[in-house]
Amino acid sequence: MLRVAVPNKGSLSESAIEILTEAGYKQRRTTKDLSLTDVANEVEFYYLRPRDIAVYVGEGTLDVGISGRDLVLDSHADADVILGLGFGSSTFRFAAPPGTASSVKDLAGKRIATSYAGVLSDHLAENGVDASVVRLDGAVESAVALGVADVIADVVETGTTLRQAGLEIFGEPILQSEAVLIKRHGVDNPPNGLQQLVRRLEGVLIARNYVMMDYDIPAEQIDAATAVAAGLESPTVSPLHRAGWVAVRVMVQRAEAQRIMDQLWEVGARAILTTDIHACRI
Ligand SMILES: Nc1ncnc2c1ncn2[C@@H]1O[C@H](COP(=O)(O)OP(=O)(O)OP(=O)(O)O)[C@@H](O)[C@H]1O
Ligand SMILES: O=P(O)(O)OC[C@H]1O[C@H](OP(=O)(O)OP(=O)(O)O)[C@H](O)[C@@H]1O
Ligand SMILES: [Mg+2]
Repeated sequence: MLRVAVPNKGSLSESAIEILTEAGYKQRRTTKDLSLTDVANEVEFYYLRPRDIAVYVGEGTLDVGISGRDLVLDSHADADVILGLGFGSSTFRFAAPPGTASSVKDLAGKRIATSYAGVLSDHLAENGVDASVVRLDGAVESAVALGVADVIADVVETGTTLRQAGLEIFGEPILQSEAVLIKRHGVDNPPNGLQQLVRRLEGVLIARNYVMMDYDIPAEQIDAATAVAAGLESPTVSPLHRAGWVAVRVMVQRAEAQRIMDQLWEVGARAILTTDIHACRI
């Protein structure tokens, strides 16, 4: 059976369970369940802290897992990213009271509080900066006001917590993160069921990010229309009863749909419809 680690709490947990459910897997009923066996799909799910998931997968105790890209890098676990999952996005950044520093180069000799000591130490080393790292478990934004650090390096999503603490972001982003599916580095023979899991998750991501677009267009305009929307592989073109016209079906990115509809209209398309994709295998 494929053994899969799923975040049990925190920012990634709910969305991870949602994407697995959408992909057709059974998930635990209560937050007290530590594991669940999906007999029909031959998969065992283990509910663990996302920070620990990289360790279990890196050591090969579990086959694959969902964690944050930042947590995987922070753990220095022997794990590779298979697939970005499009949720749990965050940026990892420096912040301090205004006027403290403007780039990583200004941090020599400073005390920097973080709960991502691995990522921070790697970044300081890459930039040749010698600073002291203060490891905290959370609520890192309070470290400056409470006097244990001069600067913080933390996850920023909306920036609300930083503003409330009177801190300002400075310097380049240290890291962009999102939830990722990971496997142990160097595993050549993927366990049974892994390819199915990946295909299903990819299918959910496509269904979430794309819509199906149908339109009618004069046949001589088809090249202009496919230049606007080329589809994932190639648009489907079918004859219409009306002479000289064709019906076209093409997948387009959801975020681009309105712009593409305007442009198709401009090149002569009519009866342009978009519909949601419920599920797919590409
Ligand atoms: N607003 C956010 N706060 C913290 N982590 C976030 C946020 N948005 C996305 N993430 C991502 O979620 C992962 C951290 O999840 P984790 O469960 O360890 O911490 P958490 O959500 O802060 O939970 P808790 O603090 O309750 O333990 C990281 O990959 C991080 O980039
Ligand atoms: O930019 P924002 O939208 O404000 O989100 C970022 C904040 O959210 C997280 O804190 P969390 O609530 O997880 O508490 P913690 O610091 O104790 O982990 C993170 O550590 C930041 O503090
Ligand atoms: Mg937190």
